[in-house]
Amino acid sequence: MSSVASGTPGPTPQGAPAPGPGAAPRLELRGMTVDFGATRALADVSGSIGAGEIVGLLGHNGAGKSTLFNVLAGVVRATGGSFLLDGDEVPSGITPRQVAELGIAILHQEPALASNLSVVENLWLAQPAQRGSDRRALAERALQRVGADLDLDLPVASLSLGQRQLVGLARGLLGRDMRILLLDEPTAALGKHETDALHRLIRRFSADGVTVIYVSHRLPDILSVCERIMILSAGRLVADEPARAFTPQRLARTLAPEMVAAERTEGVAGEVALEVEYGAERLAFRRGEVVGLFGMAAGEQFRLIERLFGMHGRARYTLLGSEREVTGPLQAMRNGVHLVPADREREGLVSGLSAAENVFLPWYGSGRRGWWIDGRSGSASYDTARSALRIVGPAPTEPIDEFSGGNRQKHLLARWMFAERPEVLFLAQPTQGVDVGAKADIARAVRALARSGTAVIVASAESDEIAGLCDRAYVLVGDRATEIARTDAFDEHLLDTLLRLADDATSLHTEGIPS
Ligand SMILES: Nc1ncnc2c1ncn2[C@@H]1O[C@H](COP(=O)(O)OP(=O)(O)OP(=O)(O)O)[C@@H](O)[C@H]1O
Repeated sequence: MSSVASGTPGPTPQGAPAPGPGAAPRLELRGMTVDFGATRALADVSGSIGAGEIVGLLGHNGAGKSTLFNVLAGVVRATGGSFLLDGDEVPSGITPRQVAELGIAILHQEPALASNLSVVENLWLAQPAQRGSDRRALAERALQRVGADLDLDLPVASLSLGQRQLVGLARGLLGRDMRILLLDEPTAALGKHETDALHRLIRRFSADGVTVIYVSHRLPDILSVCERIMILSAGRLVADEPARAFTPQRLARTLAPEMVAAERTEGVAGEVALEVEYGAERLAFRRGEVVGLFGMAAGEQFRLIERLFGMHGRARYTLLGSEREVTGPLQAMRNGVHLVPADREREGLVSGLSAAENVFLPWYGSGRRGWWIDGRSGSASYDTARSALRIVGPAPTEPIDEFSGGNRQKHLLARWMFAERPEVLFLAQPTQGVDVGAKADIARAVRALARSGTAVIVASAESDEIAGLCDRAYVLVGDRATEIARTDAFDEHLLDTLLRLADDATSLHTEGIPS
């Protein structure tokens, strides 16, 4: 078997050639095994994927999906086994740059771009030097292939997340053939429009012969574009079936068989914990309730909770009957108001510190708890949080980096839910980017916290997330808020109201503008 590390395929921007009859699979995994110390992250995974196939790769948090991507991307070296690309074995010490030259591209949720540099500068960042005119022409061609009509000289900081992802993708296409595209939760922070555009692009790549492996916890996304589904569980490949064999329900059950739909006990609303003016409305949140704030992607609901947490200067509200003015997050925390941000990978977790330290970090200097926090009481609350959220992974004293993505996210929830019991807890998209089992774990923990007397407020742009967690909701568009009660058609009712309010807002803005 020949090695392909030195034999980089020639640049053919039209995509990989169609395989001939009897051709080797595009990707073949042979007994792939990865150990991190005592943790076996991948256990003897074998399988093959053809050119142009779109495969959904699913599994619980910690199942091994990122580890598999990291091996294919040259970031992690397998402990055992190997993989072959179009029949050629890829040497185990291959570097990320060599992997890119072989035509394996990876798209992360937030591509690593230099935001102060232009589109073209980012495309050529860390690539071998080329003459000026070629660089622009190749950059333009790569952007065309991903359907991004962008000015090459725009600073990347001015682009939307969807556009930044396309730049990240185009970078993998500069003058070379893409053979495999790995998608790592690409739509977790995208709106519907950008998600649909990305899915169209994936189908086009597939028609050109590019093999796509798609990791997402959004099961409807997976079922709408993938032809085949592979499921990892505790590092083993446990299912490999055509996507048409699954309905969303069957897929959810296969992924988390132990999970009966998270039982959503009714909240028992107590005294009003928080009252706030919103436009002409007064929104009230009671102890024991879980209330949704629903709106557009990156909409008002997120700005409102950030404002109330003191992140945008002064904010006023009534907390447990008394008027308060907060000027910053530390003061909000002292009042017992906590916030879990949506971007849990980037905001707040400190690489290199232990899992337990990450949970207690903001409390060290808060004045509510002091230096003694990591003594006996600290570890007791860590244990409570770990079991309430069903966190799995290494010991609490190990670095947070050694936990899987979903279990890292749970640590950030633990910080704001359990290190101190909040009076008011704001959660931004708390179940985004975690698997169905973890969604149920989070829902259970949120309900338990509400039962203990906290007013929980969930801001989201996903109606099913609100419907899965909340007792009632407010739909926010512009400065208008409409309250929606929980009914059997809660989910649809939320969406209909959002569309109606958004339509009203658009017609208000366009009134008087000549067509
Ligand atoms: N650098 C590391 N050091 C030690 N253990 C690790 C490391 N990276 C991952 N692991 C462990 O390997 C296992 C698989 O993790 P991996 O990140 O591949 O899961 P995943 O399926 O991508 O999960 P998620 O959906 O939560 O991102 C987990 O038990 C995790 O704790």
